[in-house]
Amino acid sequence: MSASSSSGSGIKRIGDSILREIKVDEAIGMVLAHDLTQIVPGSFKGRLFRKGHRVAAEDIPKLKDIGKEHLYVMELAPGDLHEDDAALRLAAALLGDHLTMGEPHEGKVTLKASITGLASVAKPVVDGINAIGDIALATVMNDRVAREGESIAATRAIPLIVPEGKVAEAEWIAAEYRAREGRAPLSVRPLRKMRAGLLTTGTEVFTGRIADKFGPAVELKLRELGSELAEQRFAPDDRQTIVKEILYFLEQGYDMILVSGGMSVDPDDRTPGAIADAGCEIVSYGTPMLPGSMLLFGYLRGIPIFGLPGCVMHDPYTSFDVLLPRVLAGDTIRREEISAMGYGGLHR
Ligand SMILES: Nc1nc2c(c(=O)[nH]1)N[C@H]1C(S)=C(S)[C@@H](COP(=O)(O)OP(=O)(O)OC[C@H]3O[C@@H](n4cnc5c(N)ncnc54)[C@H](O)[C@@H]3O)O[C@H]1N2
Ligand code: MOO
Repeated sequence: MSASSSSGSGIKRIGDSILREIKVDEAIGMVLAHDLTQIVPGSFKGRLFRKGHRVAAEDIPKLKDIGKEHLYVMELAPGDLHEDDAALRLAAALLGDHLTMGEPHEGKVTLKASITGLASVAKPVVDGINAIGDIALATVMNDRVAREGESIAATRAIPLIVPEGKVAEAEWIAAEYRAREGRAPLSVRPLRKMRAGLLTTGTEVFTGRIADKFGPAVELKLRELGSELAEQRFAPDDRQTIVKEILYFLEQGYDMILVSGGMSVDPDDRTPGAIADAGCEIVSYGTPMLPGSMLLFGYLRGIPIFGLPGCVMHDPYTSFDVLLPRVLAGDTIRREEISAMGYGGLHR
């Protein structure tokens, strides 16, 4: 459906700007004031005509096919912004490290990660900007992994003409955040390349009764984030042996120690006790996330250590997949943060 003037006069005033409606049949030679979108469910959604396109006779049937009976001629007053310019200015105000800003498209500008890292999103800035009205900012959640090339945010003007004051207010919110925090409201944080030691516990695996599935799963999760499984060792469900092997990894100087299996409630589940015996400062045993509620996280002489429950080898996204990228980004994880991860923490 085409946007129609409420006045019936074919003229819509927005502040001092004017949108004048022209019948499509009389529009040959006119320049389009904004991108025009076609949607064919299941096959196409995108720009059929670009802003600035000069309407030709052969365009008329296509315009009618997408529901246009009228087109706007825009007379922009000083102090008003075209939707594309509003979206561009908003995006530029937010842009931080490792993000690229795309061209405006139908009044929208997308910010994409130029590396694989952690999306850093200042929620108060997002909320503040969206409270202004007429301009919209949609982002991914803070601390979510962003793959290279993935969109992490998009800005959009809601009306075709936006009072510049609204964009200026958004720019002020973003600038104030930059000044206070010393960083942009939106950025991607790089991940360190870490070398991890994995101790796989379980007498059934150690004795060869069953094949190990933890090694390949953890290796993949590390590799996908640019890190490395440097060494995997095996131990039976014996507390002393597990302690000894953890201390061996510590001596090797790995950046991270992972211990798999034996994390739950059975008498043979020795891993949490062994991690404690090794001298680990336990930040949290148990996380309010599923899968992965039985995960343990702590530090052993400053080295991050994870106790990984069985689900980590089985499920693609667990509490480990939430916490691992944080560790790779160099964050020190505190107990209060983990206890606050239950809201939105049901990942299945
Ligand atoms: N009554 C309760 N039952 C369970 C609880 C609970 O709180 N109360 N927690 C559940 C959760 S959550 C998880 S996760 C699982 C697994 O916990 P564990 O880490 O203790 O896993 P294991 O008991 O060591 O093994 C479970 C299962 O996986 C196989 N396994 C273990 N390691 C390997 C390996 N490296 N390669 C292949 N397969 C492996 C093991 O043989 C068992 O079949 O507990 C829930 N239950
Ligand atoms: O640690 Mo368990 O899923 O919560 O898999």
